[in-house]
Amino acid sequence: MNLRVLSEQNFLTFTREHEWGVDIDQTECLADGTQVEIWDSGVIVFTPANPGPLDLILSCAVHGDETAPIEICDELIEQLRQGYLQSGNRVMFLIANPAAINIGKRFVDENMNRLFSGAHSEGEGLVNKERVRAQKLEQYVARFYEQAPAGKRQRLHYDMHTAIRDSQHEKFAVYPFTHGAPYKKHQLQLLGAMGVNTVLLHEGPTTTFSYFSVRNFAADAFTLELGKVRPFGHNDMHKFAAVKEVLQKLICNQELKLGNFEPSDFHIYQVLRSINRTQQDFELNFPDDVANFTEFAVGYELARDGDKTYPVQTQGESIIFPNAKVALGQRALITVVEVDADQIELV
Ligand SMILES: O=C(O)CCC(=O)N[C@@H](CCC(=O)O)C(=O)O
Ligand SMILES: [Zn+2]
Repeated sequence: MNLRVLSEQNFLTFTREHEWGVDIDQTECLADGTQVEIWDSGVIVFTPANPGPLDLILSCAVHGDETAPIEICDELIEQLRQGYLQSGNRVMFLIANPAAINIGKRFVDENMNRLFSGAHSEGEGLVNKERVRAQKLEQYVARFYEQAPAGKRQRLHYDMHTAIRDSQHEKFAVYPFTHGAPYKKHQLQLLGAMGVNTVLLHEGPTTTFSYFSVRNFAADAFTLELGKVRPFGHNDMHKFAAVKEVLQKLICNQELKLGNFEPSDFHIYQVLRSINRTQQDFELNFPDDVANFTEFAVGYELARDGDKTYPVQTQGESIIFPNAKVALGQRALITVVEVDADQIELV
């Protein structure tokens, strides 16, 4: 099949028309010498004639109802394809779950962001299309980083999301488990430049997309929570201006004036507990509209899972990502506590 994406055709539209992937391997050259490769629906790679030092992956729609990051990637992709933006670094855009976009839901059969690092093939194996897609996305990440020019490369992956609930910190990032490697001031400064000055430090391996890139390719990778879940057309895109500006500068290999690192510029949270739902009889003991980062008093019962209860154990313990409707065995809540940036190892 010699399917092609015409230059005047919107790539997100093409991707949604081929929601579970398509057999395509299209390469075009833009006027400035940038090579544009389409490896699949939702997978487009820009390689400038003289690539800078950064191999950048921007992923969105791992959850199909998180539309603001999709709108950001759609705009950047078309700016690049139409020549309004000139890439200076290699960049791959991944629109991860087009089928979930098409039904306006977080996922179709299974939460894709619990399927990476090989989780897609565990248990029953590749039993649904989200698992197959997650495996393919892993292969595209490998192909992108492995095809980089020789020499020392900077690998960066922003997996962009929005949160189901309000947050006391509107934008925040998840710093995946580093297996003891120090955290990086420069990465925190890049996040800060995007308006993301709150960072959660995961304390263990996960099956998320960002952790996959950390663990398998030593990338600087982050889950970015850039706002709240909203339908297409209901995002106030002014709130994402700083995000877009930083991404454009990274794509174009333009200098970012980050200034000096000031620990006090950041709210750093350590993940204390990840509470899973194991029973049908599971409930959270606070209203649905409670915002992320809400703090509860020591002893307050946060959740009940069958006959197991989860009282707050630590002074300052706050909740993140509460979701009582997750599948059995999946994460229903994270609890965190703020730590002083001086308490963590930073390089
Ligand atoms: O708002 C929520 O409950 C979930 C928002 C979201 O999708 N968050 C990611 C975080 C991934 C990570 O921990 O790095 C997720 O739950 O997959
Ligand atoms: Zn998400």
